Amino acid sequence: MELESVPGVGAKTAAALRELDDPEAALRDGDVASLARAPGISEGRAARIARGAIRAEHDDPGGFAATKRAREIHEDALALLTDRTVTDYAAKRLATIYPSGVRSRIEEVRAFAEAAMEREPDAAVLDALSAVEPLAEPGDVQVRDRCLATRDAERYADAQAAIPEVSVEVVDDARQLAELARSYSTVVALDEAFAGVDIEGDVRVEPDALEEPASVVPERVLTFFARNRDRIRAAAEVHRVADLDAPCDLDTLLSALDQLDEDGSVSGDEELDRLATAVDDLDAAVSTAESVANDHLREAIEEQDVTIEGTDLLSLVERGAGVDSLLQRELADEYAAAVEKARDHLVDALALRDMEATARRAFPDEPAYPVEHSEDVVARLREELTAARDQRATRRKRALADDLAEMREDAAALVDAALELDVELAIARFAADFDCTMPDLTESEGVAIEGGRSPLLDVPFDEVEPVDYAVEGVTVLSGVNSGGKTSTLDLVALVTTLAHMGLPVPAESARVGRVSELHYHAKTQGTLDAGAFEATLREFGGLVTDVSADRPVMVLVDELESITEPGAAATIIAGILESLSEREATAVFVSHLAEDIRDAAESDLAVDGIEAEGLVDGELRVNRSPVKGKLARSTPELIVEKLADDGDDDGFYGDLLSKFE
Ligand SMILES: Nc1ncnc2c1ncn2[C@@H]1O[C@H](COP(=O)(O)OP(=O)(O)OP(=O)(O)O)[C@@H](O)[C@H]1O
Repeated sequence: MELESVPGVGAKTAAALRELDDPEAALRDGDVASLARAPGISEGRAARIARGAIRAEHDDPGGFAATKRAREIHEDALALLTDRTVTDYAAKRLATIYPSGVRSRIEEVRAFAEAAMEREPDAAVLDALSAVEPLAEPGDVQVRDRCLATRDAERYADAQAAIPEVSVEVVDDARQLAELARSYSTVVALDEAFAGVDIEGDVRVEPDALEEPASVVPERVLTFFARNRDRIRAAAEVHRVADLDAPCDLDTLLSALDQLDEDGSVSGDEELDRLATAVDDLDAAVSTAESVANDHLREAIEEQDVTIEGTDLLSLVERGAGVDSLLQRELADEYAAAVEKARDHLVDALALRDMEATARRAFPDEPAYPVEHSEDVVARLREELTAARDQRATRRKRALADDLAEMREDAAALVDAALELDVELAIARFAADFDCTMPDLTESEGVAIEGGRSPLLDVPFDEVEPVDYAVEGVTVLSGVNSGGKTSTLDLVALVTTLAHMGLPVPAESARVGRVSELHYHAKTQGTLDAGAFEATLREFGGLVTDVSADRPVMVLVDELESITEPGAAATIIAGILESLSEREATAVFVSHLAEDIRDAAESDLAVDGIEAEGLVDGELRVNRSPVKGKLARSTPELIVEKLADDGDDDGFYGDLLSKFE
């Protein structure tokens, strides 16, 4: 599929989509999550692009919902589904399901919806879904303890592009390379020419490093997983509670994730923790070790009677010797013991192992009071510990990154499957909540609904009375005030729209003839002025002329008479209905002027009626299912009849009633 051939995809969007691994597959599958991973493409936009791609694939000219009210019904239908999603993703993904007049597209969604309806919406699964989100790309990672080095200007540019996370340095010779090794824990030389050069520090010669960026910056994989850790864990939980087949071994994936900290560092490695703590605690441990030694020495001196012969004292004074010499002479053993205590403390406090020898040298043998550490040795110890810590961290990072890199695709598949489950569960819940069935989608015209209950009514769903209604060709729907004429049109429109989306419909059973367009005109509020009236007539004129056998339409119109005066309205409606009938369209026109329309028509027009079964306590008792071929009596007629029946007049109401006949 040519990316630019998709409606709504220009050169810029196509370039963004090309950043994806397989943009064609994402478009083909309507995979909003993958499309939204392209830079600068939001989920809403991804859904629009996916819809465009689906239309292109099915050669769908679009335009099914041909009027404002038809589009509102589609939006309402969609809202019934998106209200039942847990994730934002699933709501966006459902937005790729649109009413289409093309059978192949409808069949595609029907297959998906039929499988979805088999799903059991379980509270634990819905709960687990709440933390699932599409995987995110982490922001830029900067790694400062490593650098790449090359002698070649062209490689320098390649390296910057391939591994932007680290700095790239140009070096002329081994000496400059050695200088870099003093500033960075690890230097990766990209030129073969440096092979065999002996330089102190962690200097590697890896001419293939640019092909395997993860070996230089394992952080790339680690930050990806760290950023997405909770989402992947949640997706794994969804698989567990929903008993879904996972694309990889979940325990292996989860235990690898457990070794990862939120910031992408490796956790749970005792040796690394030991070294990191030693670096952090070094200064404090040195100072405590000094105190330990000095306390010991002070106590020892305090308890000691130092006897010094006069000649010795003189000789010391003459030489200008200080108390150190005295210590050396008289308290050598105590000093040695104090220093030993300091050394032991340092080694123990920092849990040192292979650096013990260096640590011990931090307190010199030469006696001095107070005991003081050697700055140089402590600095060296710090360097050694830091290098050991960084090397250990890098080794662990590489090992974990290697493990995780292999699971990256599986993790993405795991999250996608969990999100897809949310889409399926929304359909399953919609079907269950509104007692839906899959409609028959036929090539013959008309609609036949049995036990249809519209979830769009203003009464709670369990109070909605089921409606049976079948229409073939064109018909006028008459009925008492508030009998449910508009609601019946809404039900027909909703069932037709859902059926063309490939979704189940809220009815015991339904047959829907495939159409290319749904024209639903809601009741206009009040009479139109001449200009608006002309525009409405033109709209119907255009519609009537456009209808053809290869572009079948369904037309639903609510009280068109409200646009003009009753006499003219009946004539106009009759004319439109006759033209639609000649063109084999399916149409239902709700009207209070059914009788006048029938009189104005030159051919026989079908009239159905929503009848009142009578007045009970002043309230109409209505049979919500239109009766075929029956012009319903109006509400005023029913009231006059009731008054005539009461018989407390001089025959006035009886006379009035006879005028209705
Ligand atoms: N199938 C149904 N089950 C339960 N209540 C319904 C049903 N159909 C309609 N109603 C109730 O009747 C009310 C009036 O319905 P609706 O507006 O469809 O009647 P109408 O015949 O179009 O009225 P009007 O003649 O005033 O245009 C609805 O708001 C709803 O409360």
